[in-house]
Amino acid sequence: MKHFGARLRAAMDERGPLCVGIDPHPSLLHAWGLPDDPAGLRRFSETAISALAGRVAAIKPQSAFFERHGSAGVAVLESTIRQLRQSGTLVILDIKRGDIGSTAAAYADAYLDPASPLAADAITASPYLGFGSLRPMIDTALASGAGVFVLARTSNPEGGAVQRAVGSSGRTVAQTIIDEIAQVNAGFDPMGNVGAVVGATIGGDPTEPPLDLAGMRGPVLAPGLGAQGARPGDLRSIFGAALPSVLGAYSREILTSGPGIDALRAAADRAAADLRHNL
Ligand SMILES: O=C(O)c1cc(=O)[nH]c(=O)n1[C@@H]1O[C@H](COP(=O)(O)O)[C@@H](O)[C@H]1O
Repeated sequence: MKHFGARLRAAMDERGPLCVGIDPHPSLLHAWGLPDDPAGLRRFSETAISALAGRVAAIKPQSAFFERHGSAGVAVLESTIRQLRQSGTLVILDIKRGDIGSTAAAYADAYLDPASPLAADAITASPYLGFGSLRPMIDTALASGAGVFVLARTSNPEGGAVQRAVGSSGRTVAQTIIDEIAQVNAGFDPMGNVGAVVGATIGGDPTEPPLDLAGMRGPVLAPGLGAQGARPGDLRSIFGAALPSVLGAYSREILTSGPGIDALRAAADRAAADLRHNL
């Protein structure tokens, strides 16, 4: 199998730089006329899959919204991942895991080893136990053609207190994460398998330290568009020369146009066109 960076590059070039999140909030289940139970969850996911599989570069199921329904919810997540992968749509499983190395290896087995029923094309990971603690996830990803998106500068207002802090090297914590990613991706062309998560919401704050993404050679997942207030027009000032590697991510803004298949497709097409225009 081709490596993740190459597969994502091809999908972004063909379908546009859009990732749609499947985030089945209780309020969205309600708005779609579905019960907040595993059956409602399954209908929600299958509707999103019917509307979007094969149409967007990547789909990002948010694991917590499935886990909150217990083992039946995890079964829906497993089938969601399987259906999406069978349709040729890249699955970025949003689990934001991070742990001591020996346990990180178990997360790698669960979500990145192709033999696992929950294996995705890529996962989100938290480096705040130290970037090196993610090594087992990165190694499993590299061995199996999968990817890891590492949280660098998150979209939430609380993220800056940790991620803008300046360490002894004189760089912000976010920048050190990006520099670590650059080392893992060295030699990959056009794009390595380890990406950064940088929130689209961080533009517009003159005190925000600029990020140097030039040498990262990896994809940048940019959530925070739509419901959290960021717009594609905000991306240029944040990402500059790294814009061609940015994968814009929307969840609620697109999902609120459901449950109609045509309306979901129209919302995704509009978002993809807007991102193409601005990236
Ligand atoms: O890793 C993520 O996907 C993520 C990182 C981040 O910094 N901010 C962020 O919002 N996310 C996720 O992206 C999705 C955003 O959802 P909406 O705000 O509904 O578009 C949620 O599933 C979040 O968990």
